[in-house]
Amino acid sequence: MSTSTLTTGLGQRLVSASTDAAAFTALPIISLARLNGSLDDRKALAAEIQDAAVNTGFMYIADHGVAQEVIDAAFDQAKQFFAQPTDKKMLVRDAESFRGFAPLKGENVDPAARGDIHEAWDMGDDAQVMKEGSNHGNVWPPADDLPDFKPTLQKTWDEIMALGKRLFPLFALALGLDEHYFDDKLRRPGHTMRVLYYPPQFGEIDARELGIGAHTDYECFTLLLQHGDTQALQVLNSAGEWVIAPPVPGTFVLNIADMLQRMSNGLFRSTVHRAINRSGVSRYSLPFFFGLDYDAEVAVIPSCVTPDRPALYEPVKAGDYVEQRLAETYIKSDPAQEVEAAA
Ligand SMILES: O=C(O)CCC(=O)C(=O)O
Ligand SMILES: [Fe+2]
Repeated sequence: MSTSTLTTGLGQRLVSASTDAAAFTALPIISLARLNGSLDDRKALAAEIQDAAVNTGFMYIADHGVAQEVIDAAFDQAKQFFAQPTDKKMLVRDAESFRGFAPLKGENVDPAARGDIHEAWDMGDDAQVMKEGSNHGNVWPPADDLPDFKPTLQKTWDEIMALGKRLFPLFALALGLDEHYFDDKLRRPGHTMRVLYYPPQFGEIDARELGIGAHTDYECFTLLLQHGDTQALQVLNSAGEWVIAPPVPGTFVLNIADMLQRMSNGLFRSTVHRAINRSGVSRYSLPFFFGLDYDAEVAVIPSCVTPDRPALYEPVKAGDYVEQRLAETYIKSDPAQEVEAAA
C-alpha cells in the first residue's frame, strides 16, 4: 500500500494514496431515542457517543427526530438550484462571508490537491456576527427563480439546528462535564449548513481532483445527510486505509470535528474523510457544521490532562480557528476563471 502524509489543522496523518476504498465494516449506529429520557438515560447515551468519538470519530445516528419529508424537500430544492446555469448561480454568492454559491473547484480542502470537484451553497444564521462588521447575511436565489428554496432550506436549518442543540449537552456529558457546559458558548454561534452537489467522476481518478479532498472538519461536530443511495463518503481508519461510509436510510452521519478533538486533548478523534463520486450519477449531500460563539475559548479540558498526557493544544478562540481554516480552504481566484472552469 503506498502511503503519504496529510497535514490537517491538528497535525500530520498517514493516508493511503489509493482512490479506492474498502467496504465499510465498523461505524457504529447509535439510536437517539434515549435523548428524551432521564438523566441516567442521557448519560448512558453519552457513554455510547463517547465510545464512538474515541474509537472512530464517525458514527450514524438514528431516531433523530428530523422528518424525512423535510430532508427530501431540501434535496429537491438543492437539485433545482444546482441544475441552473453557472452564470446564474454565480450571482448567488458572497465569497467574503463564505455564504451562497461556491463553484466547482472554488474550494480545496487538501493543500496538496487542485480543487474540489463539487459545487456548494452555504448558509448561516442571519443574526450571527462572526466579527464586528463581518455579517453579510445569507445569499438566497431570487424567489422568481426558485420560490420554495428559501422557506425549505430555512426549515431544514431550523430542524437540524434543534437536533444539534440537543447534542451539545450529550457531548458535555461525554466529556465528563456538566450538561450545561456549552450553554454560554452558544449565544451567537458560528454554525454553517451547506448543500453539496458532486458531479460523477469517471475512469482513472487523479488523487488531486476528488469530490472533496482529504480533510477534517473545523468546528465541534458535523451532522451530514447523504441523499439517496449514492455512496461517495470515505473515512480514514487508524491504519491509514479508506473505508466507505455508505448512506444508511433514516440516519445522519455524525462526526467529531477539530474543536472537540482539541478540547478533549485528542481523546475524541476529528477523523480525516473525503468524498469521491464514482456512482455515474449526480450525488447530493447536506452537512451542518456546529461551532461555538466567535469569542468562545477552545481550550483543553483539565480532566483530559494527566501526567502521562500533557495538554497537546494551545487555547484558541473558536472564531479565529475556523476563520483561519476557511481562509486556507477557499481558493481566492478570479471569478471569471471559475466560471470557465465550471463550464
Ligand atoms: O459530502 C460528503 O459526504 C462529505 C462532505 C464533507 O466532508 C464536508 O463538507 O466537510
Ligand atoms: Fe468534512
